[in-house]
Amino acid sequence: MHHSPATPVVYSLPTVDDVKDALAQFVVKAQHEAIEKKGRFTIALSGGSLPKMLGKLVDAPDVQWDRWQVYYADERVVPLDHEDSNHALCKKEFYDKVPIPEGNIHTINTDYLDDIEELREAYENDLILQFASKETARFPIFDLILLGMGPDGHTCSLFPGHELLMEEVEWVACLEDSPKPPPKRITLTFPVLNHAARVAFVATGEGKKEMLARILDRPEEGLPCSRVRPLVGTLSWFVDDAAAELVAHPKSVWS
Ligand SMILES: O=C(O)[C@H](O)[C@@H](O)[C@H](O)[C@H](O)COP(=O)(O)O
Repeated sequence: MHHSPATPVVYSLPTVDDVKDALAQFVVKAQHEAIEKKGRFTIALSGGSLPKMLGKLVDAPDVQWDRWQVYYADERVVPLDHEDSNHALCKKEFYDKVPIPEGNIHTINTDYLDDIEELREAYENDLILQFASKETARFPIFDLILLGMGPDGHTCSLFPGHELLMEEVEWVACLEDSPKPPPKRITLTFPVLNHAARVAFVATGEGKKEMLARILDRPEEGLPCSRVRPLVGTLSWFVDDAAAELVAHPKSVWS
């Protein structure tokens, strides 16, 4: 069957609080659908403001936390309690408030902080265990990947003009030259993002309005966020009206 890549569905909500509510509803629905089909929910989280945006999930009803398998869309190669660690941020803002079993939270292996290629491979192997072998599943199919939009249009650790935009084989890539510190990171690659069942971006605030309009209305510029186009899965944007002010792309009503 031939599929054309997903068109972004943009939900613009009046306030950040409304975005948090909608996002919580979306995530709960996604976990129900995933658990019903496969008995588990695979999700990848990002850093930045994203962990805080999950706040309304804490009290959401019917979340089967023990079925969650949590990965990172990208992570900085630093100790897990380091101030730059996305894991540390997610722990503070999210895991400390919900009963996800510790073993279901897939961190980088910090034994390999001095060997980024080993660390990359170990993270990829963790994914291979979860999603069956790399041979049978050409790319893992995450139930949900949650992403942020950087001020330069980057997402994960996929930066404008970087050679990793061309990566077509690996599931997880590493880089030591991130233009935004810290320089050493690992990241999911575009093929993994684009094989997910659902990808959702979250972007709020007036500071994002120019970049959001470029990403949604001028995809031909090829900025990293515009290159996220799931082949079979869905692509949603949860934004507030302040961020969406300049966007011409049609908005959908969240209900
Ligand atoms: O590693 C990074 O470079 C940042 O974590 C970055 O990816 C962040 O997620 C975006 O810049 C969005 O940031 P906000 O969500 O805070 O707007």
